[in-house]
Amino acid sequence: MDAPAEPLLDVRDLTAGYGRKQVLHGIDLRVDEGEIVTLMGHNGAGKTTAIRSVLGALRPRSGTVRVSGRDTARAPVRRAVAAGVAMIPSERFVFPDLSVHDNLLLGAANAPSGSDAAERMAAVGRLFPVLEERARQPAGSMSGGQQRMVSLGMALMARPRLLLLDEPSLGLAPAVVETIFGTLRALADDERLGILLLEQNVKQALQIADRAYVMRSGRIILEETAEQMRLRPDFWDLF
Ligand SMILES: Nc1ncnc2c1ncn2[C@@H]1O[C@H](COP(=O)(O)OP(=O)(O)OP(=O)(O)O)[C@@H](O)[C@H]1O
Repeated sequence: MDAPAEPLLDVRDLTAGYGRKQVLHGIDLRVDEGEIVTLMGHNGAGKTTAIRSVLGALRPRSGTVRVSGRDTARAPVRRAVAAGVAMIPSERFVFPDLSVHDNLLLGAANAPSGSDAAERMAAVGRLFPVLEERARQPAGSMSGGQQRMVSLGMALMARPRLLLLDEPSLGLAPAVVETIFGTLRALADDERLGILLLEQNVKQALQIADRAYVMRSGRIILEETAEQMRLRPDFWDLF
């Protein structure tokens, strides 16, 4: 029998905090290639702290974080980037005075050597045609939803293998959220991208996710398939 494939992201017994405050009390989570996993929980549960630790932006106190087998939590952030991790923060993040095209090119700066920026740009244009149509426009003149597409496009220019997304739907109209979430599902299916999705909009997150974790007070209190979680009669009591 073949050995089971190594998870793309493998977090074990992770504890982390700030100063004397301990936030994560030993969490385990996993994301496989081609999988969308949503990490849910009330405000302050520790979701953002968990993804900071994955990136190497916050040193854990104990436990391990591996991306394709490589320890990223106790290494400079460039180790996570080299392992194919891209993070998209919840705030809109674009260079407003630069054109959409130039924003995307800056995203390519983290691409593995040998990857072709023009080919990647064309792929991002196929995912979000509006970015191609408005390539020469300053990114700051786009709508909030379009700017979120630019941020996502910048991350995709680096050819990531694991995408960490903090609240991608925040402040966006439902139709835009649908477009972005549909694109995420397609990226997972077609490019085998692994996605860890932090999202307050739990209903929508569970529509596209394969699996879900619920966090409470720095602990994972439940792990299920997204479908099992959607069908739970006590779903809203979890939060
Ligand atoms: N830089 C920091 N210094 C001190 N405490 C922090 C810091 N960042 C977060 N915390 C605290 O850690 C706890 C977990 O915060 P975290 O941002 O990880 O939660 P979250 O689940 O992502 O919530 P939200 O959805 O509100 O972002 C909170 O009590 C928060 O006040």
